[in-house]
Amino acid sequence: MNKTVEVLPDQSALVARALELILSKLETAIEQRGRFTIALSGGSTPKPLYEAIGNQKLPWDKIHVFWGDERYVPPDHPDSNELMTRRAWLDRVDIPAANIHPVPTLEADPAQAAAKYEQHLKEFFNSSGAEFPVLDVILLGMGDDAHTASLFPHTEALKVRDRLVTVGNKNESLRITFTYPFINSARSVIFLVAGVNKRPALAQVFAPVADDFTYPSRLIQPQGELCWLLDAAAGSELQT
Ligand SMILES: O=C(O)[C@H](O)[C@@H](O)[C@H](O)[C@H](O)COP(=O)(O)O
Repeated sequence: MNKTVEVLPDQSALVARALELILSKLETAIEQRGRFTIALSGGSTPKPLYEAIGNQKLPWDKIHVFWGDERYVPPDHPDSNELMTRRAWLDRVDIPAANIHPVPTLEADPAQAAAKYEQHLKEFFNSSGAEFPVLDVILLGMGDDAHTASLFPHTEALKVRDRLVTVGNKNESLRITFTYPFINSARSVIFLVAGVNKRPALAQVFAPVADDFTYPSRLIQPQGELCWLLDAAAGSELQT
């Protein structure tokens, strides 16, 4: 694993750096493999990044967008990560509809939805065996409880290691989430973390010893690149 930590002066610098990093990986992926695959996170931090990506002139037909987690609500629900992303970015560019791979959230049973998304990922990446598909970039946020994607502290989702996608839960609200081993199969994982409220969780995630199930972002140890992008409010005093 190649781990880097960058502390940027403020949120706009954080977004600019994240954009630069993603565009560089996009260019390399398209040069080397003819396409770029990215899984997005929800929450508030990445929204200005999605707006910035939507302002770019890119080969949209070569770009495929997935979500690393989703709230288990209809795609027109105000809490939907897909809705936030479409409004901030996808509805503003001519990306083919077939290149947008939303999490199914209208199944009666969330476990069926997780299995359906997993099957879609396997078919898209043409991976049937034990090997996990490899996305070019998985973008993650981190909650102030050190959760990431929808892998919340002390939940069953943290124990799932043999699947790509599972059901997560934040208290009673159900989620669909990539599992941490699937996240760890990505070529690059980029964390975007901003705000002073994230400091205590970051200190635990970066501590030499702490409980992974209490601080789930510690489980993200990809074989490829791990890039932590922090604003100064979150990361200026972090011992890395
Ligand atoms: O669906 C979600 O909410 C996200 O995927 C979640 O993991 C988010 O990244 C963190 O909660 C940080 O959220 P903020 O960026 O709003 O702090």
